[in-house]
Amino acid sequence: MTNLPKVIFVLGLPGSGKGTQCQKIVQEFGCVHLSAGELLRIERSKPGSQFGEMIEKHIKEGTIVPVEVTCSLLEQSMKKEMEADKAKDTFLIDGFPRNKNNMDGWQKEMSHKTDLQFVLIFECTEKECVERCLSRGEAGSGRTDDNIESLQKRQLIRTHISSTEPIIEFYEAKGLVRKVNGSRSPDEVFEDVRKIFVGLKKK
Ligand SMILES: Nc1ncnc2c1ncn2[C@@H]1O[C@H](COP(=O)(O)OP(=O)(O)OP(=O)(O)O)[C@@H](O)[C@H]1O
Ligand SMILES: Nc1ccn([C@@H]2O[C@H](COP(=O)(O)O)[C@@H](O)[C@H]2O)c(=O)n1
Ligand SMILES: [Mg+2]
Repeated sequence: MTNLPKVIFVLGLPGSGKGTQCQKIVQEFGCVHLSAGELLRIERSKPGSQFGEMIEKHIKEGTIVPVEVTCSLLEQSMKKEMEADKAKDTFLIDGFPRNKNNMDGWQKEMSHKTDLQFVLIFECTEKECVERCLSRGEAGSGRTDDNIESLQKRQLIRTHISSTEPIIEFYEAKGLVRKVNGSRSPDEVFEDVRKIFVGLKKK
């Protein structure tokens, strides 16, 4: 048993449903959802942010922002949430760690300050993920990367797989990976997610 804040990494291709499922987890289990991509988008839009331009370039190109920036945004957000409400001790960290630089930075700065529970991965086909991101853009997400140019530039799936696969293997070797089939309706996906989180609460 430890009093450190609990962390669950949530991974999966862009459009695999991480944000959608995290919202459902928050509603039912009261965790705090922190999306690395969303924190970067907020930081990018802050007037006068020294990182704004750099972040926007990475987002448009689909490349990964250096971990010092992302990790510090995650740590600040966790602190803020816990200061506001001590009961908020379980964090869903969505879209992180995305590559070795992310993982090494987290290991160095945050692994000793947090208690990693498991890594939740949504599996979904490339075709479905791209279609979902495009529909999200058409529905007015306002995201500068929900368009075919960015999705192609991002080399979306291939880059994602090649940079994230070693991370998944690392956590798999520790027995921490929980995979869920994300190619079903949101409610069907959540039925499986629920089983995993019920287990967490019983720990
Ligand atoms: N199971 C599902 N079936 C159909 N559509 C879905 C499903 N889950 C999510 N969506 C829709 O697909 C789009 C992408 O979902 P979401 O934003 O949750 O993905 P994400 O993994 O967070 O993506 P990103 O990494 O790009 O932020 C949204 O418009 C969402 O409403
Ligand atoms: N760990 C991360 C996560 C995201 N980014 C950048 O944000 C973009 C959008 O991310 P989503 O998870 O919301 O799809 C992503 O393409 C990256 O440019 C990052 O740098 N590091
Ligand atoms: Mg998301």
